[in-house]
Amino acid sequence: MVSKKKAILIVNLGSPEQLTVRAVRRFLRQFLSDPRVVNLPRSLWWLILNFFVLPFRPRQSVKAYAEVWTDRGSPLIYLTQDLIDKVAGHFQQDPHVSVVMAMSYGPPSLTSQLRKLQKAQCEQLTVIPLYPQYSSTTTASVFDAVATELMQWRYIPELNFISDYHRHPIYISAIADSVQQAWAVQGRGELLLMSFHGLPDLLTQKGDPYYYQCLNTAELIAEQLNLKDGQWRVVFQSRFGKAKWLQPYCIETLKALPDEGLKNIDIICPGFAIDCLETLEEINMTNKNIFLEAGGEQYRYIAALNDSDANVKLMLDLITNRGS
Ligand SMILES: C=CC1=C(C)c2cc3[nH]c(cc4nc(cc5[nH]c(cc1n2)c(C)c5CCC(=O)O)C(CCC(=O)O)=C4C)c(C)c3C=C
Ligand SMILES: [Fe+2]
Ligand SMILES: [Fe+2]
Repeated sequence: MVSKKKAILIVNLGSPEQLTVRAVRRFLRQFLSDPRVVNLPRSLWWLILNFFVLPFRPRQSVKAYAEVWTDRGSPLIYLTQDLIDKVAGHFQQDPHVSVVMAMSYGPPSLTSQLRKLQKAQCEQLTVIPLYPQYSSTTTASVFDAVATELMQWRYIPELNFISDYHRHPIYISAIADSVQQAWAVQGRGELLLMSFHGLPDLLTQKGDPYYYQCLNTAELIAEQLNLKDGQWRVVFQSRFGKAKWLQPYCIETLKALPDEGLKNIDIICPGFAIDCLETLEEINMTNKNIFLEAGGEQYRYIAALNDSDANVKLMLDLITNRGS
């Protein structure tokens, strides 16, 4: 029997193409114009975006990107590529399987990558958004882009869409192991802070399960690490705009911890499969300084899973078993 032509499309958020204000503006325009990301009425948001956000934010963001940019470009892109190369390595002997990277915003776009797969006559497509916790702002926007493209195809391949893997045993163990390894090498703080990307509060009320999935992930990690109450906490970072977002806010917690006597902490970001601006700059630079200025003494960021063997194993399980 001849096996089907399979493609695995691993999707991340994306980054600006270059380290320039122009490129950051182009990226933010595409990202923040997605109605899944900002839910305000379109005409109102168009005015805010074009008159209050895009004239200013890119200048501020480019400085943050400059802190993490390397010869290989944006960490989010090259670290995602490194993971994909390793996953692809496991299918090297199989000419029927291709593993491809795509970004929701910026290159390589979902549309261009899907068109390549269409040309290659792909018969089975697995889409893995690199978001362990489902959110309408991220996972659903990947789905929208895939569906919009497939609507134009005459032949629709068999489709697997991984909606989330927030309590997948390999994912939970991988994070817990990474914490244990970090503790073994650099010592252990008094508190493990688990920071997830924030979200407007209203989305949870409207049925977005992200908040509950974050809490669930955090509880499972704490359980695997045998942490007692008081030894771990969940916070939400990267608030954007003035609306109420998920709480407690990461920054407010970091400012308060030293006064509570917690001056030596470890911090992980389990919602980020790949290190990026939000972990490398916001968490490991800006927020670290906020904690130290508030009287904190030790602050250790524990890296995302990136292209670790454990993350490759997780991807392979999502591909073969569709998670659990
Ligand atoms: C309305 C604003 C935003 C929502 C909602 C949002 C949700 C959300 N984002 C991620 C993951 C990432 N976000 C990243 C950057 C980033 N996020 C926002 C805004 C919202 N995010 C902005 C404006 C930016 C750009 C940078 C900046 O100007 O601050 C990134 C990093 C991108 C990179 O290039 O490294 C990631 C990853 C999740 C998981 C999420 C909802 C759960
Ligand atoms: Fe974001
Ligand atoms: Fe940020």
